[in-house]
Amino acid sequence: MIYIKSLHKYYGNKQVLKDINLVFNPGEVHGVVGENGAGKTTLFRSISGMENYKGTIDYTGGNIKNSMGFLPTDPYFLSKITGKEYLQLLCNARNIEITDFKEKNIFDLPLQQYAETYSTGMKKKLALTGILLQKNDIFILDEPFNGVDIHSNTIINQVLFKLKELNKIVVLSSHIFSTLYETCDYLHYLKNGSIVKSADKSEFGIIEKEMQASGIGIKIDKLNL
Ligand SMILES: Nc1ncnc2c1ncn2[C@@H]1O[C@H](COP(=O)(O)OP(=O)(O)OP(=O)(O)O)[C@@H](O)[C@H]1O
Repeated sequence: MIYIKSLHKYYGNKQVLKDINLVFNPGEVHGVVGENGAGKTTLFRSISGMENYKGTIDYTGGNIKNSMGFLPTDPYFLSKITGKEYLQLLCNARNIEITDFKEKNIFDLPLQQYAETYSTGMKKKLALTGILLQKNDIFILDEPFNGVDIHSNTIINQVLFKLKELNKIVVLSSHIFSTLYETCDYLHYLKNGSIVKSADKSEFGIIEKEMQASGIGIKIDKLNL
């Protein structure tokens, strides 16, 4: 279980996260939604231990870093490292032995190719494969569907269902509401750094309407098209 209590995050004088309180249980898939700049990535980086913050993030399963797989929006790879070497590196970090990477290559990636030469979607799929092979208990996925082709989107959906079945904690962000409806048990609407609404599946429509009602029509009118 992950407990986030009174989480505040500042970049200089600018407050980016304001009094975030959330609980993530095993077997739950949580979606975090919000406009660009709402603070989703900052929240994920804070949970992943990549940012300092005020407040507490507790994990009942021990050191959170040893159980977590974090998928960044734009995964970065060292130069001159092949896809296979990258996966090997991640497995080594968790003492996981894999003899045949071909059968683990669910996205059919060119594993002998340098990872830095992969396309955006391929990079995302490689990074996701890596954290899956690590057998983590927690998956923090920043826009896992973004930039990924339709077939792979379907695979990711199936992976998420499997992770839920395996009692993992999954937290993800997406701007595509239809995928969130399908995969998430709970949604949290982050607006200007605050959670303004948390909902279970029965109330996802309310969050979608609230987001749509955030004045976009008025802004477009101001363009005088
Ligand atoms: N390293 C940084 N230094 C200063 N400000 C930052 C830094 N990283 C993020 N911010 C600011 O924090 C706010 C939240 O950014 P964040 O990337 O968390 O938003 P987001 O919800 O993930 O957006 P998006 O949907 O575009 O990915 C933004 O105003 C952003 O400019």
